[in-house]
Amino acid sequence: MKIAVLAGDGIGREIIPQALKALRAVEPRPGAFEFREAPVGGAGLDAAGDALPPATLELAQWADAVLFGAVGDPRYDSLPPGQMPGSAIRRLRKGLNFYANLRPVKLYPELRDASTLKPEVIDGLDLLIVRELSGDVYYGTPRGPVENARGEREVVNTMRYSASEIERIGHVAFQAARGRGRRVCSVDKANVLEVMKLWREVMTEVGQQYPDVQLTHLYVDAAAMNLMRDPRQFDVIVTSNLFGDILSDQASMLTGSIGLLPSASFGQERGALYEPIHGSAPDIAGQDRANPIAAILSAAMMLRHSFRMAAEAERIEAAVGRVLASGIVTADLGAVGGRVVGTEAFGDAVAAVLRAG
Ligand SMILES: NC(=O)c1ccc[n+]([C@@H]2O[C@H](COP(=O)([O-])OP(=O)(O)OC[C@H]3O[C@@H](n4cnc5c(N)ncnc54)[C@H](O)[C@@H]3O)[C@@H](O)[C@H]2O)c1
Ligand SMILES: CC(C)[C@H](C(=O)O)[C@@H](O)C(=O)O
Ligand SMILES: [Mg+2]
Repeated sequence: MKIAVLAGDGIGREIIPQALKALRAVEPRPGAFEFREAPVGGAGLDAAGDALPPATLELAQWADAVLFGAVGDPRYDSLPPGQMPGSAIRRLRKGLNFYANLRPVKLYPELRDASTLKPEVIDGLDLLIVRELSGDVYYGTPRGPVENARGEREVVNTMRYSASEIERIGHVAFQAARGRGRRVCSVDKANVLEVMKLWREVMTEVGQQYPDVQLTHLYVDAAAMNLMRDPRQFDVIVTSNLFGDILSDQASMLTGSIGLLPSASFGQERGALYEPIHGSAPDIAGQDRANPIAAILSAAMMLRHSFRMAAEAERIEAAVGRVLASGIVTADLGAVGGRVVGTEAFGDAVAAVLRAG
């Protein structure tokens, strides 16, 4: 099982070692996991003058699965977006042809008091955001500065989707719904944007191929409101690249912290990428304060989806719950009370539960 480990920048370098500890604790036999590391993001710029050095992309292509931390480094904030550390993840997803991103939003019962919502509206929360990952304003052309008749600065980005791009992410969502609650809510902005009108049309067509799955539609503004009002109405949310980015950060707070949500990205070809939804958190980087749960759960998703190790994945997910149940939390979850520990200590606690059986 070949695993490319791209820890990246900031807290990426603190949380990924905790995920590796959990993986080593469930490794079926020594050497079953072959980990290889490479720099990415600001670390890539430092090492090779490129946020995504060619050797890092090659390593990711070699691997069966990529475990990714986070990229983003304030030292490089003055670079154009296409060269910033954060560009690495955009280029990596494209380089690997990954168009689907699953972001499960599940509440650990132990964290019901950490949610921004009242326990009675979030108990049992379990939804899945299926985010399209290869289109939209992230990649649409034309992009960049354009002529302006008055000599002002003017810049464009292009929201762009083809029917086939919408169709394939639609199938991912409907198939995922079949393994869950058989409900898909497609989130768009079809009342304003032509691209999103196409999105709704194609989702409706795909939905007709899944008569056993209920399809509803919401505009993104109303979806954001409903996530705050009554999140348990959702089973699978399928949405575009930009809306999925925003809604998933918002949804993370329903579970208590952005430090909790993992994700899996894949396409039609082999390989997959697993990463927390959060970034490099420069405000807390290097302080042993980051929550490693999103990274640890991303490793669990990797075992389940890339290596058919569902039992081990469940063990990791349960071990996180056991540690939380014992009253150990990281600083971002301090609202639930309990003993606040650092990133390392939390990772050690999860590994200890796993090794104990
Ligand atoms: N996939 C990625 O690599 C990724 C994702 C998002 C942002 N970024 C990049 O990260 C940098 C910082 O961006 P940002 O501040 O907008 O978003 P961020 O997700 O890094 O941080 C937002 C807030 O959440 C907190 N936070 C994030 N993860 C946490 C964790 N595991 N535990 C505890 N607290 C956590 C941070 O301290 C911060 O206050 C930027 O360069 C951005 O481009 C990268
Ligand atoms: C860093 C950035 C490019 C990335 C995105 O917008 O996709 C991040 O916010 C995410 O959610 O994975
Ligand atoms: Mg994001």
